[in-house]
Amino acid sequence: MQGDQLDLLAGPGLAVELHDSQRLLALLDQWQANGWLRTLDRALAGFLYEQVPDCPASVLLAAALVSHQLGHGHVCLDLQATLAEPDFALSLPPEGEAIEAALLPSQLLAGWRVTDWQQQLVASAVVDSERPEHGSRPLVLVGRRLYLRRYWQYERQVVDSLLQRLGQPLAVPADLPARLQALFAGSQQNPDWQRLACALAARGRFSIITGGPGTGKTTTVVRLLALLQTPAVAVGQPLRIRLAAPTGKAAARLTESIGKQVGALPVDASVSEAIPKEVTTLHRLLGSLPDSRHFRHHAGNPLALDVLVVDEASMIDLEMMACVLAALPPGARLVLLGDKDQLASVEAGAVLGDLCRYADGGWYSEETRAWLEQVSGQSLTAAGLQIGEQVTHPLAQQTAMLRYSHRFGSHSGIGELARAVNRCDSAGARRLLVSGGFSDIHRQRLSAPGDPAFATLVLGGNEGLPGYAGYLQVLQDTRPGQGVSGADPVWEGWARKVLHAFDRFQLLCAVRRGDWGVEAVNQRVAALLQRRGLLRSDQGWYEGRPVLVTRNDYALGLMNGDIGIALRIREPALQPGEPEKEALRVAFPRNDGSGGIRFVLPSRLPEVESVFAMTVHKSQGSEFEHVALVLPEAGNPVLTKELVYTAITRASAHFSLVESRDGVFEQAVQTPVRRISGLAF
Ligand SMILES: Nc1ncnc2c1ncn2[C@@H]1O[C@H](COP(=O)(O)OP(=O)(O)OP(=O)(O)O)[C@@H](O)[C@H]1O
Repeated sequence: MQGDQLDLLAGPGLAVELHDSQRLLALLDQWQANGWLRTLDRALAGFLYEQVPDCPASVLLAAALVSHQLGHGHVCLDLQATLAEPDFALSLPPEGEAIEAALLPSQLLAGWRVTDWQQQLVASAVVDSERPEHGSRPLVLVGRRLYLRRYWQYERQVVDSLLQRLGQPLAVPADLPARLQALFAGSQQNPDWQRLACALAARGRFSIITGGPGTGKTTTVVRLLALLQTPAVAVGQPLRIRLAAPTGKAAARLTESIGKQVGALPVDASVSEAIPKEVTTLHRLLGSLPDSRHFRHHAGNPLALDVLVVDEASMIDLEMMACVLAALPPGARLVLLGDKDQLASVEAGAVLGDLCRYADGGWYSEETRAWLEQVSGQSLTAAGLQIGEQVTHPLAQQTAMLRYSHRFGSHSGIGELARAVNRCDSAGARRLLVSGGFSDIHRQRLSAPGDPAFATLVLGGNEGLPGYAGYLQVLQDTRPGQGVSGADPVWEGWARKVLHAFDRFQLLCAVRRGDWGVEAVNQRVAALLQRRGLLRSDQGWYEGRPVLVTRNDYALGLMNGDIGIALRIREPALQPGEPEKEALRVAFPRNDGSGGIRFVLPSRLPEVESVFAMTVHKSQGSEFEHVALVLPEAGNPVLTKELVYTAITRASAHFSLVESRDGVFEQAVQTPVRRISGLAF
């Protein structure tokens, strides 16, 4: 399109950058320099301009913004939402930091109409809008959603694959009611959602079991595996079952709880022995290839399994979901477990949240409902469910939401607080925090970063709550003696104890920057522990430094999210006769259920950061005895109710809210996350 035509479309009063590509690129340069855009986002617009010099400025802008949105977890750019509230939709300026000199998205896009933007995209040589499956242009426009082609493809693959699986129900044994009754005999719940979830999963190649913390997702899936494996073992053809989770930490947690649950199953040893106890990461399951986003297993080389269970599914991003589905043999079953209300993955896509859109209301068809009542022997009449149809709600027919927390019932402040936050009930949540009615939830008001109350909280001991002094005390008190050889397993035992003690407390921050961001809090805590004589140093590598791995390293077997602690150990001599040496090594749990420890040379570690504080995002899949959520002083686009809910539900025994300004908590709780995608069933 020519410049004069664009002027007509753009209309008077619009920012000149919207119809002058050079000016637009200069503005994108400025946004990049401010840290508002990634190099990648700006480079995409530059690349398209080089390839297609008459590409309209509005299309270049859209390309940079699609890429920017991916960095914020959105699979696509929603043109309408972007124009309705540009700064909010684009989370710009990031973390609320306005820079006066820069033109804001709201100023750039003021007066611009969605139909004009769409029209220019449709006419562009870099966008496919008609039958995109036959095209190869880098951008794809579907209605008002603009995608990078690769993400559009992932979304299509996920939708097509799920619809295919949902369209192929499986036969269930005639005696399913009796089998369910035997497995769920002791239940006091009516309806017992665990039993219903198990029944639904038994009849399909795809199913979802969602629920908050302690609602029994693991319990249910272990019984489901027993249900499926019993007849298979009886005919001498046990099912090949694999268990996986998105991170090593989540896999280690599930390995621990699965082991306990399988042991308590009311089934023959031959069946429980045929249920795996080890949980792997999705990356390991699919077979990561070095320096590649492809996996060893894919549609052409599918996984050798009959049943795949993936836990902590809220952390699965769209690309990973597409890869898992591609590698799954057509006849296999996939069961996703997770809490749909948690924060989504850091990568693009909120797959579980999108797939569970109808989970609260049930939306079962008359047929599904009648079938569930028949096989479970329970009535759903009083369950307050919505009525759906197979055609309009195909996925809902294979989704069950567990609604009763066995760990955090009404006696639990953590449970009540999490539920209030989930309902966006900020006043109710505040009442719970200030009432003093629950001994497991706490609130700490701080006047300034140097407030002594913060030091007390961090060190621990406040009302008997764990803090960081605990693991450092264990480090000192249980250190192996001078004479212990480097080959002695006592060093591993010591590291295990220190790591275990570190898991008792974790500070979680909502943001990275500012006085209450991860970076500053990490430095302040290290300095505090050093001043109190608990650490020898707070700079570089020092004994007691806890670190978080921020990038997968397959050679070392370390995954993004793994936590290790630097310890001074004695190393076995390399050659017989040589003296043993003391060395600083970072101890990591092996995450394979063995309880083993891996000691790594600090200089060999990939990207790591101190982890006295971590972002709530990074804490997903982990659990700590005492969690303290530190809120920043000002409202911020990343503060959402999902973030607060995720932080609260990381706590197994105590939760503390740390705040320095009124209203920030309330604002967060009243702001549900919106992730843009086209994944809808
Ligand atoms: N039907 C039940 N009756 C009694 N106790 C139960 C029942 N279901 C689960 N529990 C107990 O509740 C606790 C939590 O169960 P489980 O670990 O299965 O939940 P989850 O949803 O997987 O939890 P998480 O939040 O850790 O993912 C366990 O101690 C389990 O034994």
